Amino acid sequence: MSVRVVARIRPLLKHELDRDTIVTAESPDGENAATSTVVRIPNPRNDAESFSFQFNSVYEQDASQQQIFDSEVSSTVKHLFNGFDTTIFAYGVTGTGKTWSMRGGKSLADRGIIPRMLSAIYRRCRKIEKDTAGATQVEVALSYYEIYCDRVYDLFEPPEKRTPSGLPIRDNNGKTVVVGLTEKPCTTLKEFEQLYDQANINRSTSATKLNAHSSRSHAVLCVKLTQTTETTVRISKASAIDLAGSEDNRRTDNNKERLIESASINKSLFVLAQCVEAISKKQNRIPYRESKMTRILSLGQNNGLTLMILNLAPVRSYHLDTLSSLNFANRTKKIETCEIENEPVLRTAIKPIAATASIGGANIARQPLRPLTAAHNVNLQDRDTERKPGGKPVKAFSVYSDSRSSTSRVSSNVPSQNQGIRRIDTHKRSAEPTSAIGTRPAKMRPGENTSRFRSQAAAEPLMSKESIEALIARRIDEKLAEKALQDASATAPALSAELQKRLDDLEHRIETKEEDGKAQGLQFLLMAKQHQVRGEDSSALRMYQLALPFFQGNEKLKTKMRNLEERIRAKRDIETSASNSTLLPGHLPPALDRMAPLGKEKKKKKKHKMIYRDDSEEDDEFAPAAESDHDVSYASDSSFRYGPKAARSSKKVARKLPIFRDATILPGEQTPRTKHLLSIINSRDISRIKALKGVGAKKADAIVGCLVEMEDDEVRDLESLALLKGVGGKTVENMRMGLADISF
Ligand SMILES: Nc1ncnc2c1ncn2[C@@H]1O[C@H](COP(=O)(O)OP(=O)(O)OP(=O)(O)O)[C@@H](O)[C@H]1O
Repeated sequence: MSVRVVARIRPLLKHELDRDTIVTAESPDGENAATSTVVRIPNPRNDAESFSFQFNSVYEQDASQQQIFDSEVSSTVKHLFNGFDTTIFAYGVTGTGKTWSMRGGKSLADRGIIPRMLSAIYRRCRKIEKDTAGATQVEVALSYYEIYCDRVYDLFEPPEKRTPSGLPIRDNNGKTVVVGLTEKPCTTLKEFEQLYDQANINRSTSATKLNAHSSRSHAVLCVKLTQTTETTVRISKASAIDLAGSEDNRRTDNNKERLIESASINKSLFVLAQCVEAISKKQNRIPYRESKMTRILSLGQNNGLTLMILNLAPVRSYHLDTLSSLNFANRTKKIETCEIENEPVLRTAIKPIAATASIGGANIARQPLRPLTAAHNVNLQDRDTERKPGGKPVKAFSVYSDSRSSTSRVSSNVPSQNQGIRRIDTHKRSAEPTSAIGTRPAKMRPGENTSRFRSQAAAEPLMSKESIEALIARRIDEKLAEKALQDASATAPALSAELQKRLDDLEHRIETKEEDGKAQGLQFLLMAKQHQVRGEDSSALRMYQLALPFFQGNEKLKTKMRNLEERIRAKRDIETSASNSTLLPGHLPPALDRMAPLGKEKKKKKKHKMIYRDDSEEDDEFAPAAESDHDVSYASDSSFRYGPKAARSSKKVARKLPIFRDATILPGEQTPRTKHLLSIINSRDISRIKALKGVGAKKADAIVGCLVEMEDDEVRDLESLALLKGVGGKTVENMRMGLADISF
């Protein structure tokens, strides 16, 4: 089953009442239908055209909290009680209503998904206990934490108790765990409300220009449900995640502290987008490890149901951000998850029910998002036929080290301290190589060993010294097998020894500098280098930009960025000049080409037209270009392509750089005329650019197109100006000459 994606368009806020609403909900056939499933938004370059994105549901501005809960969430509560894990996360730009959707307001009507979900859970608990006359007991336990500046803090602890470096997270037998997290049993809704309200006071929020109560962290609430009958125990878990919103810092006017938070938020969302893209492209390496949020979220998307609430602001000022979010959501909706319930485990007679209170917790084994082909409950027949001759199942891809001991994983929600509990037959993942260790016993977790030993000792008091030694030997074998598989599944591209060493050194510096503020910056540097190694220059540049605030005044970094910019620009120039030679006059510039074939269609039909996106469409074909500063869809260089593929592979033509120099001016300095010309260009004002000598409407449009693709970067000199698409040295000279009449 795929991730369910529903979009929610928030109402206009007080200060937006006079603003232009550009995001609308529609039914797929354009007619009035009970439920909308399409979001329509104009093309930012041409209002007459529009893009449409199809999701599972779309909620209009007037949708109430009750409506969202009833239609989207209440069924997941039912599934939770049937043993399915559920993950609900809110995604969107800052100020689009994520916290409103998840937490909501104080009044009954305004309560968001989380309090309503807890209310439904407690209601069902009571019903089950009543229906079974107390034979089934249901316990609820909560953990709640935030990921702030890539550090994990327990929200059930007051801020003064925090250690600056936060709680460590560890890969533990194939699962990511937050070490030292509080898990609070919580028996009533009232108790929940108190805990939740108190914890939310501990959450990091601040006023920004775009949101007076902006969440500066990702908040993860885990609700663990333990259903105990006389003979079985079943654990399932609901994760409700309020992600921090991406921010365009050109619009926030953030101060340094907010900027650093913002950089961290944007980075993690960027990594999330990369993960989603890598999954949807079935890539070998899913970069979960590049941010704590993605490491943790990967475990939240496990064996169960995943619901993404895409929050959207309806107004034009969010235009590019909204497109970016829509693109991300469009990719996310294609991700398949495993819909498998957690099996009940048998209780032995030796322990009372109360012993199950400490079962599971944050240490429940998780499995990251993956395509359906890697799911173990899908096409069971095919699975056998797909097996390799050696008996190993075919793996669609291996997940980069986060799930390093997937081989040893058994039923997902096996209690971590299963005193008195013995597992009954569980599903076995098709992705689990079974040949080496298929028959070995269930894996123990730290903390579990002793308890298991203890319970086994209690159950089998006559266990001999030999059998204990055999057990230990078997454990060692398991570990070695695990390690061997882990090594074999490493899929990172081969790097030169020297480069690898440099990356390792950087990683080491990040780990050891966790305490000082530069760790975050170093992480950006590391990611930049990793992107560069993979040839993803645009993503690398983006990471260097994020690192810059941490290394103010670092000339080496600036030079590096400049060089990279040059390289990107040169690459683009080669591509565009190659593509120019293949494009017919009248065709759209490459960026527009990429944005929507709709543009071309329209020219022929001269008719307002919608594009409906469905799963059969390729992203690259229809996705509008990513343009905003924090655009998470810069997930890979393929989404940052500057021309048709064919053109890219054509022979590279080195373009000769024109040299412009005023005789009276020192190298590096600029005349007032040059400055004036560059200021006109950088204004991106098409009418001013068109008014320059030798620049017609088409050229001006192409120039603005290039500038938009440069995001917040500017044309800094005449050489760079001459390198823009369709410009050249002669045009620059004309432009300058045209300004000669103006006295400077
Ligand atoms: N459906 C809605 N109905 C009424 N008010 C809403 C709705 N959605 C959002 N709002 C209001 O919009 C503002 C921003 O919402 P909210 O704080 O939830 O955004 P956010 O996406 O969580 O932002 P951030 O990422 O900065 O935390 C708040 O004042 C909130 O009350």
